[in-house]
This record gives sequence, C-alpha cells and structure tokens, in this order.
Amino acid sequence: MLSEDDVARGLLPPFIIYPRVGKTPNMRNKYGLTIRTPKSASDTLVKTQSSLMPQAHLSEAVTHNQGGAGAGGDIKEILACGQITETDLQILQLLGSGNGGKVYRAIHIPSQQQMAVKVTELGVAVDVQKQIISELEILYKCQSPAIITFYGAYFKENRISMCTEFMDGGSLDKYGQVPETVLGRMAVFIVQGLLYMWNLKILHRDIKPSNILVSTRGEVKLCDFGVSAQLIKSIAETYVGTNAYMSPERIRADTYGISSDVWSLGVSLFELATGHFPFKLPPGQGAPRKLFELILEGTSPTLPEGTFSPYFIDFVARCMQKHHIDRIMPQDITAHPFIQQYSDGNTSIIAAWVQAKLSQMQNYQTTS
Ligand SMILES: Nc1ncnc2c1ncn2[C@@H]1O[C@H](COP(=O)(O)OP(=O)(O)OP(=O)(O)O)[C@@H](O)[C@H]1O
Repeated sequence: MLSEDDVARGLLPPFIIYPRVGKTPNMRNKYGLTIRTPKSASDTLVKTQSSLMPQAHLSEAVTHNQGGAGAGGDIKEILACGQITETDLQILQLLGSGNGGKVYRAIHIPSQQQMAVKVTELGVAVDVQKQIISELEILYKCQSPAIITFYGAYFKENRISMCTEFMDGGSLDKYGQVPETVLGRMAVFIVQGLLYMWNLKILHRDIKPSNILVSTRGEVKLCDFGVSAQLIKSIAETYVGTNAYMSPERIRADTYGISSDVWSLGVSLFELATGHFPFKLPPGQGAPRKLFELILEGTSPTLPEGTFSPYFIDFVARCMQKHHIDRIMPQDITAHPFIQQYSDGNTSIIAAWVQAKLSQMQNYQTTS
C-alpha cells in the first residue's frame, strides 16, 4: 500500500492490468465491438497471438517482426487498449480543444456508439507509448456513475486517441455562473467521483470546470484523471501550460496528495458559484508567475455571505485552506452539511438547468 506522499512523488500504486479474457461478462465487450477480419500479415499475427499474451508483449512481438518503430501504420493496430482502432471511428464534430489536444464527437461504426475522442500529439518513443497504453488500462476498472466511462485508447504514429463516453452537455466551464441549488447537487456527484478514485489510490490532479462534464439527463461526471504517470510526464514535456487550479503545495513543487485535489475542488466550486476565478490579478498583470504569487501569498477569498448558504461558504473555505493539513479530510466530506443538504438525488434539477442553458446558448448562437 502506498502512502499519500508516495503517490505525490509519482509512485503510483501498481497498476492492475485486466486482460480482456479475465473481465467479468458485463464489463467485457459491453458495446458489442467486433474484431475485424485481418487484412495483412501483421493483422493475422495480432489475431492469432492476442488470446495468448498480454497486449504489451504482443506489441513487442509484432514490432520485432516488423523491424521496430519504423514499421509505420501497423503500430496503430498494436498499441491499443480496448478494441477500438481509428478505422472504426467516424469523426463527427470538434467539441473543443485544450492545452493538450483536441476532443471530437465520434461514432464507433461497428457498435453505433457515440463517443468523445481526445487526440493528443505526443512525440514519444514506442516503449513510452506502450507504457502509457498499459497504464491507462486501470481506467477499465473505474466503474462509477460520477466518472466518465473509458472505452479504449490507441496510438497512431505520434498521436494518442483516448475514447470515452460522450456527454451531451459538455464541460461546466462554458456555463458561467451556476445557482447554488444546482451546483450543490452537482457537487455531490463531483465528490462521489473523487472519493471513488481516491479509494483506488488515484488522484485526479487536474480538477477544474473544464474537466467536469454534464448531460441533459442530469448526469455529472469527472474526466481526465491523471492515471498514467508517463502520460502526465510526456504531456508536461511537450506542452507548456499554467494550471491555475493547482494547490499552493503543487505551485511550490512540494509533495502533494489528496488534499491537493480538495484545493482544486474548492477553487472550481468558487468559480462556478460566482462566475469568476477566486484569485484576481489587477488588470495588465496576467502573467502566470504573478497569479501563483497571489495564490501563495494572499489569503484565500471566501464566498460572499448573504448570497450563498453558510454551509456552502464553509465547505469552500475548508477546501481552500492554504495549508493542506487544514483542509477538509476526505472522510469528512460526505458528512459535511453542504453535501448532506444536496444529497437528495434530485438529478432532474440538474437536467432542467443544463437543458435550459444549452437552449439559451443555442439561441444566442443563432441570433448573433
Ligand atoms: N467526454 C466528453 N464529452 C463531451 N465533451 C467533452 C468530453 N471531453 C471533453 N469535452 C469537451 O472538449 C473540451 C476540450 O477538452 P480538453 O480535455 O481537451 O481540454 P480542457 O480540459 O478544456 O483543457 P486542458 O486539456 O488544457 O486541460 C472540454 O472543455 C469539453 O467541453
């Protein structure tokens, strides 16, 4: 068992690789994905050996037969977890783009299942690609109504595509201010998803409104968990970005753990409640270094009294404590009156609000 500090230092718990043959029937091939008829010698090799050896070994065998990393297109057949490959997907629409890639809505042709596909360019060696794919397999184990379902991932050349459940409401960053009665009920799901993953010794590492997805059915789910240490490292080496939701200890590059996710949860809830990021720089001082100085040196702002319930104000304040020891502990989160108050399971309030906001946004787009 690893301690929180071990996790913080990047020593993630040993990943349990779930071979497809060992999955429980309801998890295996849930969407009726089919195995394609092999078209080439390498396809035949994949098919004949796939039931005999784990994916990583299989890739070695095929790479060896193909003469290594230069083998080109065949790599896409090999470096995959799940049964999804590019030819099975029809890209329908660009949903958005972030610092580390683009997200598309796509249809998985054999199953007619709608998916979100996040495509990230990563110039990493084949052995690193293999490690990433292997580390991502833990996501198959994550089965929670508050976590985006993972369908599979594959590398093609220098791009990784990660296929997940599509959420028709998109991410919360585009909704602006969320009323407490809706946000409180959303928070119950966010907390449920976090507690589930923390229990599996997985930190999110990137909680922010754009990683909280909603649907018109009132679902609220977390995406983009940092399960692959190698993927995090490779993205950090490839892309430059500022994570304004990072806790003070992460900004200082100290060790960090679950309480760092708690900080980001508080900052995200503050922003969603008020419609603005809690730490505000004077105009013209937008440099990331200045923002980090403000987070480290200033006092954490609190939600305004009178506008929000005392329970909500207290919950956010307890998440946004500068020192990680002072933050609310994971075991106390569910019992906090703010979470209790909104734990009525009333998803129709969320659904109605998401639907109304989406139609407002659509009207705005068509009239402007
Ligand atoms: N599963 C999904 N279903 C629906 N929309 C999604 C899904 N995943 C991502 N999106 C949309 O795609 C956008 C881009 O996502 P992406 O993860 O690339 O960037 P980000 O989280 O905004 O930023 P960054 O990558 O810098 O952390 C999101 O903001 C969201 O609106």
